[in-house]
Amino acid sequence: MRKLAAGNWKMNGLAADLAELKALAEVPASCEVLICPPTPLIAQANWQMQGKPVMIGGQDCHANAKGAHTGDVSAAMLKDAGAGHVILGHSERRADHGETDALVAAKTQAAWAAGLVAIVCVGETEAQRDAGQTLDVVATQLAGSVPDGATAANLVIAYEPVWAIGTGRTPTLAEIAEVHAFMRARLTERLGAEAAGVRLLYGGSVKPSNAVEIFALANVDGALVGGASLKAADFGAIVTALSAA
Ligand SMILES: O=C[C@H](O)COP(=O)(O)O
Repeated sequence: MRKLAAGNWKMNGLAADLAELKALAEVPASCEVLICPPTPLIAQANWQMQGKPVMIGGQDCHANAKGAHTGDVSAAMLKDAGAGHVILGHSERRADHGETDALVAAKTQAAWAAGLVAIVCVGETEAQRDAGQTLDVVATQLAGSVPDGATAANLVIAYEPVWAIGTGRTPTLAEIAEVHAFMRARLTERLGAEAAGVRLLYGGSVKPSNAVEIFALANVDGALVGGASLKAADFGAIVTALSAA
């Protein structure tokens, strides 16, 4: 499988910041590189990256194809603007917008119907990890957020411990490896051999300084990067680490 370095700009970036994309396009990469900017920048980013080895994606979509949903964006609109992927069920959306596993599953179906690859996020809070519930939480989120019809081509899973996002803290390498092996096993129970090709990304305070050791782990097929994706120098170093893994 081709590994994936995905950058999530979250609610950061204006048109002037797309210069970082141009710098990123100069980084030699043997993996796939994806940037998910804020929705208003998707079309411009896609236009700037035409013919360049950087894919563009969205950060969310509505579960419905169209209709009276003021302020929302459909999967088809993302596709129309040039996105090929969409992040769904990020913990910030689960927390800020009350997104449930069922809603994330519905959004995933909407993404697939529009021809987008869904990057479905799962991960435990710090309290859940302290209570020894990490694998149960991940299992529940995986089962509930991924609808039937998943394939290696239309699904990517991102394991993002909530307490590691933007904090500079990460699980131990053994803890990351344990969760990723668990996710692979759960997906295999459901999808059979197809699960071997589903990319499993780690996310949460990935930086150039820790990327090499994280990417060396079994069942880590890339990263979903927040803060460090905002600067081409940092994200480029992460892409380089993944390309060498
Ligand atoms: O989607 C990205 C994650 O939330 C990770 O964010 P971070 O790299 O800033 O910790």
